[in-house]
Formats: sequence, C-alpha cells, structure tokens
Amino acid sequence: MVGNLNFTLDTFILRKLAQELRKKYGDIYEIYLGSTRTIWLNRADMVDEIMLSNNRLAENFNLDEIGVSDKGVLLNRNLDDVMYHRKIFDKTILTSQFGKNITPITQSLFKELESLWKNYGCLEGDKEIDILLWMERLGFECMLKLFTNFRAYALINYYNFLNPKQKVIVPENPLSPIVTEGFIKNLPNFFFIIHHFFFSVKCLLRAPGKRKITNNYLRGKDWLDSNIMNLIKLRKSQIENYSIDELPHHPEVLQQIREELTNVIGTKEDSEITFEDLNKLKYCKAVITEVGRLHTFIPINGRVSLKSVVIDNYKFPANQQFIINAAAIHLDPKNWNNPEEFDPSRFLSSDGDSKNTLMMFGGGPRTCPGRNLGMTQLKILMALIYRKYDIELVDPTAQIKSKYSFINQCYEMKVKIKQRRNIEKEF
Ligand code: HEM
Repeated sequence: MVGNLNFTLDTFILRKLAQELRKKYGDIYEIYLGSTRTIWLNRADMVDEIMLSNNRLAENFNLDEIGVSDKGVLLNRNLDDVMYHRKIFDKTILTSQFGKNITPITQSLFKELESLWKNYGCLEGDKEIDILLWMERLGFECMLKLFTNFRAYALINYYNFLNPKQKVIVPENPLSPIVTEGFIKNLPNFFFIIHHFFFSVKCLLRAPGKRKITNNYLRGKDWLDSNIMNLIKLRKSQIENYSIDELPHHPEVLQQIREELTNVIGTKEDSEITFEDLNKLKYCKAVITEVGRLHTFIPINGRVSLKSVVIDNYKFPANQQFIINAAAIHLDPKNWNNPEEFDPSRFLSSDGDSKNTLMMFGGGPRTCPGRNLGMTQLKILMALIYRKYDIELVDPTAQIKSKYSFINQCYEMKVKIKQRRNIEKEF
C-alpha cells in the first residue's frame, strides 16, 4: 500500500480504510509501515492472547533515538518501570476518591462557565459558539484544580478574548493567559504521543495544593507532570463533543437521558449532583459507551508479542508488532447488532459484553488507568449540560469535523445553546 498519509488525515478516511482493508484482505493481514512488518488483527477473538501482552510498541520504531522508550507509561518499554507506575495509578486515579473529588470541582467550574455564557449572551439559542473550545478549557481547568489545586482561569481568558470590550477581571494566579492559551491551543495539533509518553506519576505523589506552578511548568519544561491534565482535557472533551454531535440526531435518546436525570437527581436545574447519583446514571453511561464504540477514541492500537504466538493458525515470533484494529472490531456485525447504528440501549443488555469486543479503554494489563475518572467526569458533564440546556447543531447535516493523529479528534463544533424552560412541566 502506498501513500498511507491518509491515516493521519481524517478519522472517516481511516475508519473507511480500516473497513475496506478488512473486506479485501480478511480479518488478519500484514502491512509494512516503512520497513516494519505489522500484523493487523480485526476480530475480537484474535486479539485475546495478544491483549495480555504488556508491551505496546516494538523496538524498531526508533523510540530510543528520540529518548522516549524509557519514560512515562505509554511508550515506555522498560516493563518493570511501567508496572511500577501502573501500581501507583491503581492506588490513585483509579480509586473512587478521585471520582469523588472531581464531582464538586466540575460542578463549581461549570457554574463559572454558565455565568460567562450568560454575560456573552449565548443562552438564548440565537448565538453561535464553538462548544469544543469552551469544553477544552473547562476540562483543562478541572484537571488543573484536581491535581494541583491551582487555577489558570482559562474560561475567563477565553471569554475576554471573545468579548474584549466587556472583559471580566481575571483573579491573580501564577499562569499567564498567553502560556495557558498556548498550551491548550497547541496540544491537539502536536503529535499526539506527546500527551502520553511523558505522562508521569510525579504529580500524583505530591500532595495537591503543595506544588509550585510556574509559567515554565506549562511551557513544556515540566512536561512530565503537565501531561496528566492534557490527556484528560483531550480525552473527555472529545467524547463529549461526539455526544453533542450524536444527540440532536437522536431525540429519543436525549429524552431518555433527561428522564434518567429527573429520576436520579430531580428537576431542580441547579441542585447538587453527588458521586453516588452519578453511579446510578446507567443510561447516561450507556450513551457515553456507545459514543466510545462508534467514534473509537484510539481506533488502532499496538501490542507486541513477548513470546511466539499462534493466531488463526499462523505462527508469529516474539517481538512481532501487532496492530489491533479496534475501530473495525467495534463495527463487526459478529459482535454487534446493526453495528453502524447509534443505539445506547445495546449496553443495557448483554450485547457487546463479550471479551475484547469493546475497546473504548483498551484492554489487558495496559488498559486505560484513567477510565473511572474519565467516565465519572463525562457523566457529570452530561448531567450538567442536558438537564438545563438544549443544544442545537448549527449545521445538523454537516459531517462532524474530525481528524486523526493517533487519537480521533473533533476540532470544531458550532452550536447554539438555549436554556430549557419549565423543566418540571415536561415530566
Ligand atoms: C473517556 C476518557 C478516556 C478514554 C476513552 C481513554 C482511552 C484510552 C485507551 C484506549 C488507552 C489505550 C489502552 C490500551 O492500550 O489497552 C488509554 C491509555 C491510557 N490512558 Fe486513557 N482514556 C480516557 C481517560 C483517561 C484519563 C482521565 C487518564 C488519566 C488521568 C488516562 C490515562 C491513560 C494512560 C496513562 C494510558 C496509558 C496506559 C499504559 O500505557 O499502560 N486516560 N486510554
């Protein structure tokens, strides 16, 4: 195959290409990426054994040359080091305490966002905004607060940029708007890996609120620490954005979300939502999971065999690079009824429960350690947005604007927001 630049350009092309290759070459085939032989696996049962490997990328990707193969987590090939980091994740970000802490933080920052939206005059349903840009800043601010107890006031900075004649005073803080904005704006464009491989546990080991944040911190000097926020900012804002794109096309799903929200948290639009409430939002969780299936966040993932392995009667040596085509597995009719359809109710039944059919968070020993934290925050944002607001896509017929660079990224989402009236009467 020549010209695989397509991979980096557009998620839809990648998704289509993944489907085309599968149709043409079957469930297992090889592709040379440069001189590296990669074996592509497209069926859930084929990946069972290889997902148990705790190594993601083979030696011949020249990671040593750029100095990343022994750092952080994602691309680190020093497996003892990786497993040490993972143990710390298990005792920190994977625990419910992190979910409990992020719940009030997100609510109070969402209130700040709402008051800025109100000042900006965009809650009457007639003013276009790019909600992606607001959500990125909200996500960033939540994680900064969660991990450091500091604020960057990224939402206020963005508001002041949009509305220079009626600026809001930015409280004193150690981060300049230029640095914060540069950080937020540039990251989605950087080679994605940077978000991951510098990921470190250092910040988890320090007590929140005690660390010193300087402009250099976000400028890149201390990437090791800052990337934890990055990851989350991107991850969550992406899934949120895909949800915002799906829901206007599925009013029946939105209706069910709202029914569940009313049953669990009541009809008061500003009442406090607790971590316990979030655990009861089964339908909202199903919607988020369905978005994660259809818009696979990491559509193709890597694993390396630690010893020789037989897959579908083919024998492969140790240190073979495999590519797991999660996007194709997510659309495989053998795993899912009507796989192209957006149908969250499939996650309320047993459909999709089998092993490795859903890889929204990957799988095996390298599965995403931030999955609980990510899911909690997505549920709370879904509740905060949809219990109080109607969101209309400016152009509902347009294809979602997304691109692919290792992660599936949405880069623009123009919407109009309107505050709902008489919520109590609707039910
Ligand atoms: C909805 C949100 C999220 C999604 C969809 C997601 C998805 C993923 C996926 C698919 C992987 C690859 C797993 C594999 O290879 O098996 C991954 C890895 C990872 N994620 Fe997440 N993630 C999310 C949120 C988070 C959060 C909130 C954090 C941190 C606080 C985080 C930290 C990580 C790390 C450190 C890895 C690398 C793990 C390793 O290499 O061992 N993720 N994530």
